[in-house]
Amino acid sequence: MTIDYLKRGRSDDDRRQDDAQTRASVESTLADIEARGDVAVRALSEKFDSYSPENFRLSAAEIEALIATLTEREIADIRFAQAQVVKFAEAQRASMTDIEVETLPGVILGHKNIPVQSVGCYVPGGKFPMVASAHMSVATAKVAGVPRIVACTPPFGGKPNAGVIAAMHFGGADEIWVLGGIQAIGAMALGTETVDPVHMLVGPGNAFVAEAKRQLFGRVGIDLFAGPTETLVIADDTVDAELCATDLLGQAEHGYNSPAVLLTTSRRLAEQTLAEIDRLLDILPTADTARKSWEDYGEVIVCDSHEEMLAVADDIASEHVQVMTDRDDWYLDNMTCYGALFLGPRTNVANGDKVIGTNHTLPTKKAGRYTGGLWVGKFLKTHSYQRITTDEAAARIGAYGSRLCLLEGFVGHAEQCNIRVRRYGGINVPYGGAAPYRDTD
Ligand SMILES: NC(=O)c1ccc[n+]([C@@H]2O[C@H](COP(=O)([O-])OP(=O)(O)OC[C@H]3O[C@@H](n4cnc5c(N)ncnc54)[C@H](O)[C@@H]3O)[C@@H](O)[C@H]2O)c1
Ligand SMILES: [Zn+2]
Repeated sequence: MTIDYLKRGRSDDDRRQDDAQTRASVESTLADIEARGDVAVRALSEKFDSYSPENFRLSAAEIEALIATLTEREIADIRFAQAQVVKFAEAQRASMTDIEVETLPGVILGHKNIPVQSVGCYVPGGKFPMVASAHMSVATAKVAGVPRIVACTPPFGGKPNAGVIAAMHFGGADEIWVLGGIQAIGAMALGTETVDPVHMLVGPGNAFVAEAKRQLFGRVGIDLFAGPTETLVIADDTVDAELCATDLLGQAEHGYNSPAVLLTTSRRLAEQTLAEIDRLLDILPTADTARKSWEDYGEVIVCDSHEEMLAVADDIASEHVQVMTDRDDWYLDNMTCYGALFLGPRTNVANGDKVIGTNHTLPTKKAGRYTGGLWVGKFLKTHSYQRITTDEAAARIGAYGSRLCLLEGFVGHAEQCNIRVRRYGGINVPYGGAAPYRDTD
């Protein structure tokens, strides 16, 4: 296997050190919110966002006034994107069914999908007001049937962003709060004098937001670890450097720490893409952040074969994977670790981010090894139940249960079975003893 790095990003050690710093600062901030409630939340909002309104929660009149500042075209565009997200989420919801089966005569097992009863949706807005993130969390929670949907987003340019607030409102948010970062996540999960705590936190955000959710997991549920954006482009000679460079920088612009990686079998494409990135960084208006991400986290990797690219791609487990090769469906069939796939040169990650209908809240930092992205199923809890409908089944399962409990030394458990074997089977089992084995078993 020959894998050649034409450009490397920050070392794993450096990345771990960044994580440790974030971890410590999030931990002390959450403790402050837990101790001081609203006072801490206000102080943090002042400190990080220079924002301290009378109420952080928007009233119905404030929401209406903000939406009135949008043009008809803007509203139609927001509604179009939201309709695509809802359409796909409804199809996914329909794929999840409640089941009830008879596994043995008289033994009925089932499961039910129940919506999480309250969720806190975080919509990022530090660098860019991420209108689309509101469709992904709020509108999807609505499709799942979540009865209480709380939405938080930081102020943008000193005030709530009309596009984000409109998307939250159209999506079905029950409460909209203009709060960002750790203070939003902490308030929603821990509760304060004014914020009722939620059962689960969802949505993407910067390293502080993602880490705050991670630390609160257990106290509340979380959707997944969805931190700073990552993108991986897998390309061969079928595409050109302009397309690859555009797709890498398009996602590197998210922040100062967004890894963008080109994986290719073509050394020529790799070299041309490096040159093309330099050219585009001179004309891209958001080059400030894109350049920083590219310098610190950008990578260009040349492999010998598609099999090698597949192995490297699964190891990176990038959030977004754009595949532009002579065998895109081969990657769909064979890749196992990633957030979402973007197949072929006609689509791209920005479509997925903003409009096409798949959810853009996706796993980062290799979380694609154990989870996919946010989807309607994350808002549903699958609960099992059981029922025994005949005396014969109660005695039969109970006898196995009695013996298996005692195999583990659980005498009290065994009695839960034995009492049923006696009552429904008419079999004499001594207290604390094992139910007898029968030929019919
Ligand atoms: N994984 C995904 O699915 C996905 C999707 C969309 C966006 N994203 C990511 O979301 C992120 C959005 O980041 P953003 O910063 O623009 O918006 P954000 O809303 O996530 O964070 C802004 C908040 O961060 C807080 N903050 C800023 N500096 C801080 C500090 N030093 N200490 C503590 N808190 C601080 C502030 O309170 C501010 O309100 C980007 O990294 C983007 O890549 C990820
Ligand atoms: Zn993006």
